[in-house]
Amino acid sequence: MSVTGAVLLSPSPSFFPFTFFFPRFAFSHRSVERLTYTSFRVVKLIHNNIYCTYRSLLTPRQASFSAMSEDEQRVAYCKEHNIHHLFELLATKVLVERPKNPFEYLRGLLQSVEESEQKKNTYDPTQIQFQSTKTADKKELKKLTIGTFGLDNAGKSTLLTALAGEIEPQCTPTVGFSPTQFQTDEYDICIFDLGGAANFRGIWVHYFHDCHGIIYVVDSASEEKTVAESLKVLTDTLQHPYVGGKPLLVLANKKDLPGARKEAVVPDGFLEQLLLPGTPHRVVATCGVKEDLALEGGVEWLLATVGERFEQLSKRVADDCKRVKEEKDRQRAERLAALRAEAP
Ligand SMILES: Nc1nc2c(ncn2[C@@H]2O[C@H](COP(=O)(O)OP(=O)(O)OP(=O)(O)O)[C@@H](O)[C@H]2O)c(=O)[nH]1
Ligand SMILES: [Mg+2]
Repeated sequence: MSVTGAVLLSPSPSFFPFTFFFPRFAFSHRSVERLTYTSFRVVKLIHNNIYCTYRSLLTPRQASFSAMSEDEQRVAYCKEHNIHHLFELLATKVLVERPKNPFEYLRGLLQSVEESEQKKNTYDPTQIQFQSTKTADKKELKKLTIGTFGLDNAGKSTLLTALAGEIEPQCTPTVGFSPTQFQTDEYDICIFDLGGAANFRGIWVHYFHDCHGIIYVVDSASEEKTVAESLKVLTDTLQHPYVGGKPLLVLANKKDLPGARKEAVVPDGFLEQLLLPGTPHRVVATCGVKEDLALEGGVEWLLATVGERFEQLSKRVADDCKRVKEEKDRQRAERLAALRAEAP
């Protein structure tokens, strides 16, 4: 049985009596309405997975179930395999951890279920080995988020693959948002890679409040008008209230190309005019298609700078996240009120 594989391939389980099996999670239409789109899709993902697990396990056991109706078979299977417990565990993990990408996170958890099953040759959903953000000595890692911004084709994704030690000169343009996660002894670091094409720049604002530090990538070998556009977008980014004052690393990329302006792509005094007094900042010339110590040095500087101010930045991130959530809740309440007012 492939639990995780089934997630993507699962047919619509519309007949599955969800509320019957999971009375504590009985979703009426009204409560589903209240769920955010994401959490609704997470619930569907778990739901589909359980459904497929049920289907794939049911087939070889058909003989012993054959005297039962289909509904009775489902109930028997779910009772025997503690499916409600699996659902509860997954849902609790998602609610407690609030992962940035719930789908990827759930796939990881479900993979753990599958591995646990392979090891013991028996399916036991109560034995999930959760991914832990603690190191071996149980020290809690501090969560730290860095946002990477810059125009399309600047080399953001290439630089991030180079940082991960896998130079990838054939990166395709990023559509929307792609997170990269890694850990040090002290930090659990998430780097957001956001698409820089004009039609994606509008989503950047939805990530600013989460960031402890900012990376901005400029193609230092591009033509004059692209550099001017990049500096204009950098100006707008730095003036956003959720960005101002946060440590900033500007990467003047593509230094390997002839005519690259390197650090000079950012004119002298340009950042100092824009940044709030005391904002830590640095401009580093980098290359994403060859090994580059300057790139590592720049990112190490940013992480160390964020690390020195971690408490203060974390408080700010937490406050800003709370503010964003309150604003979203307020807008949702307004939309619901408007819908109710329109209802006959
Ligand atoms: N010569 C050279 N090419 C680079 C360098 N970094 C990136 N590139 C190339 O630039 C192109 C765009 O790189 P990406 O990393 O996809 O750019 P991006 O900023 O992520 O673009 P979007 O995802 O569209 O925002 C690719 O063809 C890369 O191979 C570099 O340092 N030198
Ligand atoms: Mg990209």
